[in-house]
Amino acid sequence: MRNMAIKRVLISESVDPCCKKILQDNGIEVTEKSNMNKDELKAQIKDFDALVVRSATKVSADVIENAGSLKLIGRAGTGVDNVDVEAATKKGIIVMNTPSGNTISAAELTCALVMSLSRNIPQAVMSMKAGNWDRKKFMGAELYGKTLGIIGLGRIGKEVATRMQSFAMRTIGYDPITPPEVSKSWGVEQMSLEELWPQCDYITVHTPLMPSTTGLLNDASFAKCKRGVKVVNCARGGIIDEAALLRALESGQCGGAGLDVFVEEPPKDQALINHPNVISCPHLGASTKEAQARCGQDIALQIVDMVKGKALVGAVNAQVLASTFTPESQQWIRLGEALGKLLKACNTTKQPYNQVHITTQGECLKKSAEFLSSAVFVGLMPESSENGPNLVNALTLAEETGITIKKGHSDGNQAKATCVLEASVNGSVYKASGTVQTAVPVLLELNGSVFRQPVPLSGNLLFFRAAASPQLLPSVTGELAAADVEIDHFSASSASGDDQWYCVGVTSLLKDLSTLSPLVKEAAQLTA
Ligand SMILES: NC(=O)c1ccc[n+]([C@@H]2O[C@H](COP(=O)([O-])OP(=O)(O)OC[C@H]3O[C@@H](n4cnc5c(N)ncnc54)[C@H](O)[C@@H]3O)[C@@H](O)[C@H]2O)c1
Ligand SMILES: O=C(O)[C@H](O)COP(=O)(O)O
Repeated sequence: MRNMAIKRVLISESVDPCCKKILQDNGIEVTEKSNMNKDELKAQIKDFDALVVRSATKVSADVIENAGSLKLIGRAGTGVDNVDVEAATKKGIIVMNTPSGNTISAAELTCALVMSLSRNIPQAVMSMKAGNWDRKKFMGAELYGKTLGIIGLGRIGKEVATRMQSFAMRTIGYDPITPPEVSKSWGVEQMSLEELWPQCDYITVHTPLMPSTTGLLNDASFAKCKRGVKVVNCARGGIIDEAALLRALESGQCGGAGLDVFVEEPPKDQALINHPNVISCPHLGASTKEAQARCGQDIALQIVDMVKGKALVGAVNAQVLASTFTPESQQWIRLGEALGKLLKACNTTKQPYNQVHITTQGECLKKSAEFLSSAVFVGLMPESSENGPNLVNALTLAEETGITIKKGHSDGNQAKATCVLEASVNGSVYKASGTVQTAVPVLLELNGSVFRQPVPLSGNLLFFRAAASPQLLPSVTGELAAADVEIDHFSASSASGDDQWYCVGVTSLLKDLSTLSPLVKEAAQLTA
């Protein structure tokens, strides 16, 4: 991928020192500034190519608006809910996380909270520190034979399940995506939430926070649970509705809660924290030396690999980019961009295209329609000074303008892999098709004119449509010479009807295309 030079990185939180060291060892300048407020971040972010955060830095749309030419937001951890991913995508900024670095630590804290809830350990500790020796007050209950409901059977949910099974807990769960046979293979029986609620002695949640999981445990679901059910939230504040939890604790419907995360962090309202049956931590799930070392190392190595063009790992908003890290795909991306630029230059209607159709042909492009479409729009969309359009935001920007986009693959028995781009505005249709030959993107056809020799799409190119005539070339070359423009190469197409398209490789672009030649009916120029 081009334009991915990351020279300066801002780390805005306490991230393991190995992150800074790996980046610096790879020639990247690193600035560490913890505890910046929003205004400070907004003022400084424009000076950096990448920002590395944990969960405390709120990278909201207004911060991103000030991001200058920021190219990447790296999350040394799992949740990216502190980053406005949509705003970052529109701005062409990659958002990347390290989803497995802290899985074990979050799972272990969850298990610790379940165990602490079963034996009132934190309350007993506090009581002893206050000078008491109260053996009756802290009567517990064994985990042996009890049922643990796990909502969200992803990385952490799975690790929690296998650990709690060693206490002979029965593990049941719910996840709309993890297949039941997969969770069954690690001992979790899946069922609907309606079936799950009444069976659980303990419930733990391990989903992202999103509309479908916000308030998953609420007044209605607590009412369906066993009286005295104990709950744990080491995922995100708000998955268990905090007000409903307090009501359930007060009524005894909920027998205890272990909370690592809160809707507001740190929480201003202390009502839950002060409840005697609540044990809590200040978002410590990932706070182990091992998890921090893994996340710090992972995010630094992912950034370095991306800069070196080796791989794109962990990008949450730029899946299309991940498939572009091979030398072969690079050339196809260049082709897509050049075809997009060519049709942008051909459009003299002064109105943007309202329909664009991208078709790939040939076996080797079977799975390439997505990234080729993004590449086409990088070339086709108007250029903006900051970050774009690029492969992260081009399709989003195009969709926003209301262009109807069709992507497809036609298998046929095509010997040659080609990309065909067709764009229309107010009934005028422009079409270009190209391929990659010996690692060079080339144009095969423009608006019905098939070039006798494929035209290499690189450098300054002048295209024009005219009727074949002996006067045409002298007239055009004369105009070019008058404008001090030299010719590198010339390509003609096979005649189709009266007019045909020609292409001239030139040393520089013309200032004014209208002076080209009275014989030229249409012209376009670009730098590919
Ligand atoms: N407390 C901490 O410090 C800490 C540390 C790491 C991760 N986390 C958080 O833990 C959560 C889980 O992390 P993970 O790495 O296991 O994520 P994951 O993506 O591996 O797993 C999440 C699972 O939730 C499932 N899911 C989605 N919607 C659901 C729904 N409506 N009902 C039930 N399941 C649903 C998904 O299918 C997926 O299997 C995330 O919110 C993450 O941010 C917190
Ligand atoms: O999503 C995560 O990775 C955890 O919530 C950890 O967040 P932290 O890196 O701020 O501790």
